[in-house]
Amino acid sequence: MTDAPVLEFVDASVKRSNRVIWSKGNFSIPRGSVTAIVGTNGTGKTTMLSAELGILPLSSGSLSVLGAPAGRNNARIGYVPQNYTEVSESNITVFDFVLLGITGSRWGFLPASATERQATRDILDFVGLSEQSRLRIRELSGGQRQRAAIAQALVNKPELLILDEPLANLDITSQHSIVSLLSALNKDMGMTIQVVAHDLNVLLPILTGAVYLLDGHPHYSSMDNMLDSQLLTHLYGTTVEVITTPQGDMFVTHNSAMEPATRTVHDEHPTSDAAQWHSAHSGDAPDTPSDCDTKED
Ligand SMILES: Nc1ncnc2c1ncn2[C@@H]1O[C@H](COP(=O)(O)OP(=O)(O)OP(=O)(O)O)[C@@H](O)[C@H]1O
Repeated sequence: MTDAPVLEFVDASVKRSNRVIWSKGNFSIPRGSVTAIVGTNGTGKTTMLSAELGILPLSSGSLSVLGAPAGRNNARIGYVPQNYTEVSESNITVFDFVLLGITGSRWGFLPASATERQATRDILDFVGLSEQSRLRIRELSGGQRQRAAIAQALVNKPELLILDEPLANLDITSQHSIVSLLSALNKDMGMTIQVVAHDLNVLLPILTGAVYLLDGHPHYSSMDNMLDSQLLTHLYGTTVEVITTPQGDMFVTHNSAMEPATRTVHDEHPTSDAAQWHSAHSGDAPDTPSDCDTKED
């Protein structure tokens, strides 16, 4: 274990189909942290995960993951893609699905060892799916499927766990139970966690910081600075308030009563607005990412 950052972005930019998705990422994520990646639809959250896994090369700058260029240390990363279990082979049993986390990257047929099968049982126990291990994935509830997907990512004992919208389409109870699971992984095992999320509230108790994709640039804020009404309002393009209860719990909320009659749509903000945020949060000069064509794949 070192204190070196788990992720380090230096002047990092990515393009897709020759269009800049985000640029000038300059931040690092500390080991042992729980970080949300937030931004409105299409701002490049999933793209950021692809860059971290080395699937999508940067168009400029550098990105170091667990001390090496992105892609080199993927064996030390657990990755839970968005809607993964929805598209996974529905007939596979929960046990075999989780075991795939170990055997899935092997060439040819090689039966799992007793140690690998035990590791699978242990992780199923940890995520609370021991009793469901012989069921088919399709027989699980949405929350249980998400646990199975997390178990598959955990079975190799990663140092960094990356999840793309793990709380989407889950009811509030299932969301809280996934958050408790992430909390245990972080607190009891020291795992570094990065999670793409649209709703911050349910994650707030465990977050240590957030990466905001704002105006085409990623900005990192530690927990102390991340809950800023003005920043969140700018990010989401709608009035957002940060509320602190008498017990000290914080949550963010949309306040339509404070909404101006006409609001500037996100990313069509005045230059002065962008300049204020860029100077306050990154020291960057304002810049627009959409300086290339807009052709999609
Ligand atoms: N394979 C691809 N080829 C070209 N452009 C792509 C590709 N995948 C995504 N994009 C574009 O990149 C941009 C960022 O997409 P991305 O999926 O990273 O956004 P996101 O912030 O995760 O969005 P959401 O919140 O909707 O999941 C979008 O404009 C999208 O159309």
